[in-house]
Amino acid sequence: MIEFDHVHKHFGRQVVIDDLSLRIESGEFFVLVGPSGSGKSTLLRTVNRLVPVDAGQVRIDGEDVVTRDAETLRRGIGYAIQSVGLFPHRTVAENIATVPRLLHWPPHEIRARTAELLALLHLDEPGMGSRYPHTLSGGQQQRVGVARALAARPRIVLMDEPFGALDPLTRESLQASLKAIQRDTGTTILFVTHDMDEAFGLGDRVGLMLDGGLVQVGSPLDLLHAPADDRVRDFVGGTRARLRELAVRTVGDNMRRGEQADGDPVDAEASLQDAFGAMLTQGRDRLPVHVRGERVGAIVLADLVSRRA
Ligand SMILES: Nc1ncnc2c1ncn2[C@@H]1O[C@H](COP(=O)(O)OP(=O)(O)OP(=O)(O)O)[C@@H](O)[C@H]1O
Repeated sequence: MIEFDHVHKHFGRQVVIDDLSLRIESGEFFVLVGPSGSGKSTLLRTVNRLVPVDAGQVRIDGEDVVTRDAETLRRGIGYAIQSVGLFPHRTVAENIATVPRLLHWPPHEIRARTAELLALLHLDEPGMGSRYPHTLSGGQQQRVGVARALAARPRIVLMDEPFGALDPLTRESLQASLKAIQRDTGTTILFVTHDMDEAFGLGDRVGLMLDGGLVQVGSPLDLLHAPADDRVRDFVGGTRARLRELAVRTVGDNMRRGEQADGDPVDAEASLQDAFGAMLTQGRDRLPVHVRGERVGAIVLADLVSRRA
């Protein structure tokens, strides 16, 4: 659990975090979204003490982060950033193994974990582990950055635009991998992006940040359905407009076959726009799908949001 308790931060005369309080539950995927300069990265960096707060507290499992030794704290928290920051003179495998090595894991465990992460992040082509970062594409480098952040199975991972500057297909595939890893491991992830579709596709909850404060915190459906004010409405407007374009696609072609969901079912023949309407009405982000009265799968909000029309 991560708690921000009346956190303030200023740089010079500029207030960057303005009395912000927020609680992120263990195992939650929380996305901070907002325009450039709203203070998202600064807030994220208070968790691993890369940014000291001026007032208030940041607590992990009830413990104020300033009471912890900074190096030990950072070793226990995964951190992935857009610019990746891989060590150029270390191989991919050595980069991924950075924290397990610092923690003195036995070599065979480090090798096994590295191989597991290379596979999870689809980096398992032969010889990948012994390549150097400059021989990889930008997307591959970002995958290595994410693998490195996850390597020592930290309970908390901070991610600052880790998929920025990627083409949409690579980005969607990485988002799907990350979401699956997070679901399987129960890791708490605090993720920063300025892309609303990415936020809605990934977050259990999303916090919209403007001018150093949180304007609304809620599930993607809360923000889409009941925006707190005009600023939120403007910010989610593009996503809503794209969802309205889904009239020509059917639920059957976009559902997750075999998956379960609660709620009143939608028909496989219905349009995705109808499915979205039903989600809003029922207040659910996934619904069961029927074919002739039989449950065949589920339709999921995150899939509608991330689908490019
Ligand atoms: N070390 C620093 N010294 C001075 N000003 C800073 C520092 N770090 C951030 N700022 C300023 O604080 C404000 C918030 O920056 P921050 O990076 O947290 O925003 P952001 O929402 O993450 O934006 P972006 O998406 O562009 O990264 C900006 O105006 C930035 O210029």
